[in-house]
Amino acid sequence: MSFRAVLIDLDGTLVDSVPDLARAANIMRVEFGLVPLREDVIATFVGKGMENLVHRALSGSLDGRAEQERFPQALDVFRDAYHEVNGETARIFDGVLEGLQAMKAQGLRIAVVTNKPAEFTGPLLERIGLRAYFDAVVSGDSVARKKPDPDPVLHACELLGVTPAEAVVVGDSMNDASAARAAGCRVLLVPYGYNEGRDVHAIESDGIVSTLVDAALWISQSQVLSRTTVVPPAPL
Ligand SMILES: O=C(O)COP(=O)(O)O
Ligand SMILES: [Mg+2]
Repeated sequence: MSFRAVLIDLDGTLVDSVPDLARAANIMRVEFGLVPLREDVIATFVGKGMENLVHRALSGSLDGRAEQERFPQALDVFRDAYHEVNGETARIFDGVLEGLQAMKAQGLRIAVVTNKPAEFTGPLLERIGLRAYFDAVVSGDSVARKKPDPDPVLHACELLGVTPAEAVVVGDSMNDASAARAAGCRVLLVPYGYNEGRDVHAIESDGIVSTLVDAALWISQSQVLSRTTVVPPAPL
């Protein structure tokens, strides 16, 4: 089997977006009379989409839920604040540009598959200068269910015209790994992202890659292996 596509997570894999997310979450907390939370605490709240981030940031805990009557207003405040700051202090992780270039050079098609809502994904990719690398973008509200459900991964495969077996997911969390596995894709994880405060080494995957450069290398080496192991000996 040779790979034809890479499906890459956004927050925590391509971009360190926590400084902006934390600013928006803290603007919301202050509006509700709460003290701001540390960035590293808010980092653990990222991964299951905007609504979950707002629930977690307002309650101050990973499993917490905002009070029902407060939630719609909190979501509005967060959304407005994040529109203001999205992309302002976010930065591209080391190795991302080189990794994307190496993937392109291998002829791979590349998609972003993120739980971030589309209203923020497009502007962030544009502002940070990454949009041109991608053949498709699937956001948290592009399909009915987000990662860890397989839907966004399957949708990205469809948009790129590849089968799940021809695609490698690269992400930073169990949401990426579970979505990839449920869709039937291989999955590589980076150790520098968020993963809701847990160690990525504890998640079942096809490998931990230190950067996207290593992900590109893993894919090119797998192609060589598949060619050398699959090609039958020439007839006599
Ligand atoms: O919006 C989130 O919760 C995180 O998005 P991600 O899927 O790009 O990590
Ligand atoms: Mg992520």
